[in-house]
Amino acid sequence: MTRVKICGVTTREDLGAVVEAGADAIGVTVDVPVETPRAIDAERAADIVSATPPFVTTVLVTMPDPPASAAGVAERVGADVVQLHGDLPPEGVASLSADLESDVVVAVSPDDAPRYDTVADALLVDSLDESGAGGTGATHDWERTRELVSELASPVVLAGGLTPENVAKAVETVDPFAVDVASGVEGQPGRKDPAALEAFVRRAGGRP
Ligand SMILES: O=C(O)c1ccccc1NCC(=O)[C@H](O)[C@H](O)COP(=O)(O)O
Repeated sequence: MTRVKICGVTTREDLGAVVEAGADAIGVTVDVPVETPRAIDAERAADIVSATPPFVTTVLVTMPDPPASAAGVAERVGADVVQLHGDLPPEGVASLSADLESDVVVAVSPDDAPRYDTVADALLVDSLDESGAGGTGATHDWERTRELVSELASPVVLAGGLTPENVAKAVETVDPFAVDVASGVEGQPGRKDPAALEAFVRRAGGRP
């Protein structure tokens, strides 16, 4: 069964819709040096994390600069998992991973994924921009990501341009450990659409 993470939750109301839809994990985006409607401050993120019910995993999505600042943000937000974006080299991710108490997911492009295998607890293979940020709404070559799933030891999370319309095909093609979506389930920038959430989770699980 492919797990589902819904990223970029900005309000408690959207958290409720995400949980109601049956997602396995929620992401809150804090301390990212890019323009995005999904960025919130650490206090709001901590409030959303604390309101998340048991058995739903919470993920802090961040681009720490300097890298050592990740520990402070992680402590303030209190999420179960830290998802790192940016231009950290593999050894930098490994070092942060050792320092952080939570599990670590690192966001990588398909081309970079092999260099990052096993330096973190999972790889999020995404269509990143030039700064390493996600939320681009762009898909990439799923056949290539399918090869990565077969070749790499790390669990692979598929992200980038997923929507309720394409997620079933994406899961069938890639067979990832999990799928992740941000912009593809929004009704307006930074706000989730309950019907899109429900359809995304259902179709990611192979139901029509
Ligand atoms: O969502 C953002 O705007 C964002 C900005 C900076 C760093 C990471 C960001 N999102 C991380 C995610 O995990 C997204 O869900 C992932 O990149 C997929 O986004 P999308 O293509 O919009 O589904």
